[in-house]
Amino acid sequence: MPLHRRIADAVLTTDPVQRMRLSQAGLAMLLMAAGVVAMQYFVAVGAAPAGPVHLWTAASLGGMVVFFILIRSGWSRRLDDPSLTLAQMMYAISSGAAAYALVGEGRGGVFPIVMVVVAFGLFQLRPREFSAVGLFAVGLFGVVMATMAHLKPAVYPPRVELGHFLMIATMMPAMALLAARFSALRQRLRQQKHDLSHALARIQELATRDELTGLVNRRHMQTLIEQAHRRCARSGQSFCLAVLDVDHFKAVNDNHGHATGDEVLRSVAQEMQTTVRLSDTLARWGGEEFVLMMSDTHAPLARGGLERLRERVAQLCVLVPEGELRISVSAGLAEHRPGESVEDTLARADAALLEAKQQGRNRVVLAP
Ligand SMILES: Nc1nc2c(ncn2[C@@H]2O[C@H](COP(=O)(O)OP(=O)(O)OP(=O)(O)O)[C@@H](O)[C@H]2O)c(=O)[nH]1
Repeated sequence: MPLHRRIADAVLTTDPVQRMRLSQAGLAMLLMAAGVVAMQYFVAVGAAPAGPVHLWTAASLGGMVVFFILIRSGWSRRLDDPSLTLAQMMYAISSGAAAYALVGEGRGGVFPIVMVVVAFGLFQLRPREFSAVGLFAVGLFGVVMATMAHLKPAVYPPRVELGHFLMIATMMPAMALLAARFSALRQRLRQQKHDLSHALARIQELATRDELTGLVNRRHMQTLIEQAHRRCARSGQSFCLAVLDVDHFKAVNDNHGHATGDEVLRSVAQEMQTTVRLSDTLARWGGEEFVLMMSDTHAPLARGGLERLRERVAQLCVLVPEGELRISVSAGLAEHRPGESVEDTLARADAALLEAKQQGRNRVVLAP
């Protein structure tokens, strides 16, 4: 990893949310540093007193560093606003108001900086919080302007200060209006994101699940078998595939109707799903046919599991309007051979299923 990336990770962490908060605090620190440069300029040209400006510099920059540390250490996580946006804005506005009182004739430069500070809140604060910041700024600057006009009327003429105050007092509500619009936009985006992820989950569900039984569908099962095939080819582990078919299912449909047939399929699927191991995958392959993939196992063990499955289905009583219905399944099992294609393993399992049907159904036959 390049050095600058490693430094950025060390300073800003690798947690994306924390990183965003710290980047913003870093940006605020840079903005404050730009303000410090401007203040030093006014000291150099004799417009501001050196001593108080040094104090102001230490307090302003130091404050921003403290905010950065509070976020970086994770301390701010316990607060409602872990990014400390509101607190940072209030602090920066207070620092701007102090600068306004210090720089005399250069005070016009404070306004654009305050506006940038306020712009930080446009993207994060709720309208009510933003209005609070606006009110705070108008109130604080009002007090500073009135005090300076009173203390140093030659540098801060009252009529000019009144103009400045009116300017800031009209700009803040305008910014608050913008903040409300941004907030509504953010809310809409959040809702859209929520709806989209909901729709995506639903699409995922539709694409991978069988609607009737809730089992993995054929398409997704093919992908899963291919993945298992590749994994086993690498690791040398073995896996088995079984094809299961409900016996005389046509008779269920014919005697009790399609709806009962569907109910039988659902019950059989549910029973089998609760019986198979967590590491096994059961899919509805189509119609009344199911495929079971048993990973990391050999034929004798798989056969035992499959026999258990068959017995559980044979014990199942499906309630139908006419009474109780007994169901059975036949299964063909094949262990995947190294170098064999998945299709060939499935074909062998299919042939074993045919054998099970021919032998009288309700049994498991292992492919040779
Ligand atoms: N209710 C219902 N029936 C289905 C569904 N899919 C397929 N079938 C029916 O399942 C029956 C399958 O019949 P067959 O293939 O003849 O097999 P079987 O009657 O089970 O006989 P064996 O497999 O030989 O024991 C057909 O009647 C299909 O119409 C489904 O989703 N719901």
